[in-house]
Amino acid sequence: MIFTEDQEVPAQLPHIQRIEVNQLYCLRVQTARAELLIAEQGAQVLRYQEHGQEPVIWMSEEAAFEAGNSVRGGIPVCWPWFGDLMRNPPQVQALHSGGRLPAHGLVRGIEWILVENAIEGDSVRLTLAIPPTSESPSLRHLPPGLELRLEILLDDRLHLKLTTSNGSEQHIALSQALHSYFAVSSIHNATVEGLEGQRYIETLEGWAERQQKRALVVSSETDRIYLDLPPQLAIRDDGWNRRIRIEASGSTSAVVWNPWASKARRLSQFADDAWQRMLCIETANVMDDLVELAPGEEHSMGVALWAEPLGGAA
Ligand SMILES: O=P(O)(O)OC[C@H]1O[C@@H](O)[C@H](O)[C@@H](O)[C@@H]1O
Repeated sequence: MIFTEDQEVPAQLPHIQRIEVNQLYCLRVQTARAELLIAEQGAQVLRYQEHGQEPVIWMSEEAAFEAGNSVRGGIPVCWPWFGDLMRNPPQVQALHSGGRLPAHGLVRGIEWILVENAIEGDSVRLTLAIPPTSESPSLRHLPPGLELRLEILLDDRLHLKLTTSNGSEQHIALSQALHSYFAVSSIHNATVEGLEGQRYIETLEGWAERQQKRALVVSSETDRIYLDLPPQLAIRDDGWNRRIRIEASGSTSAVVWNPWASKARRLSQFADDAWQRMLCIETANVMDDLVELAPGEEHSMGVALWAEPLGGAA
């Protein structure tokens, strides 16, 4: 059962409540361990925080929570292309002959439909899906029968699984990302582990290919696409004495982004100094890690997120 905002929620956990945050309807999940907030617009996770701990996911202090606009922070879903469509492989571009072509695809600013909610012991499962492509003005240029759903499972971790089903009659190529904004005590205290030795595309220097030598310390504007990655990445945060674990499936690429000081001033819903408190590591299917689906096929890309105190194995 989902409680509404004007109903009193029972003391017993877990429970789910549907609330309004400015212009957006959101699902607020409370378990004995954590709180999770998801906007129905974009199926965007807005908050994930264990009680008594710092948030795992960052949300902008200037977030607007407006209908039609992606919220700055949380975990926006980028689909069926990531970033600028014209920077995507030709197969991905080929699918999009008409309509608006906004950065990061078509589903961040539309209403998704809640198709499943279940409390199973201490954990909660929610599934949201995009409306049928033929019924949504923003999606009507996509092949009819193409479906997308996001399954969200909250137990002692947060698990997201983004599944594309090709119920259309044509071959599909797409790129996508779970554009996770992580909260850090200070960007100056954060190190990204797991990228060592991997190749990446440096989008800020003519999209040149480079190789990461050691663990990444972000010390200037950073906008990179890492390729051929192992499933496990982590953010080591010495200020908050924790490591955020990021475990991907169905993905071997990730985008690492921090706008730093100068670009921060040009971003919407973003305080001038907010770059110091966030770091995006976006579980992705981009560049040659794109998704190709024949009619009837489906693909899932997932990520599990959790934080651990430092001191465990790196
Ligand atoms: O402002 P948006 O559309 O949410 O995009 C934010 C950033 O998203 C990142 O994923 C991109 O790599 C950046 O280039 C981009 O600036």
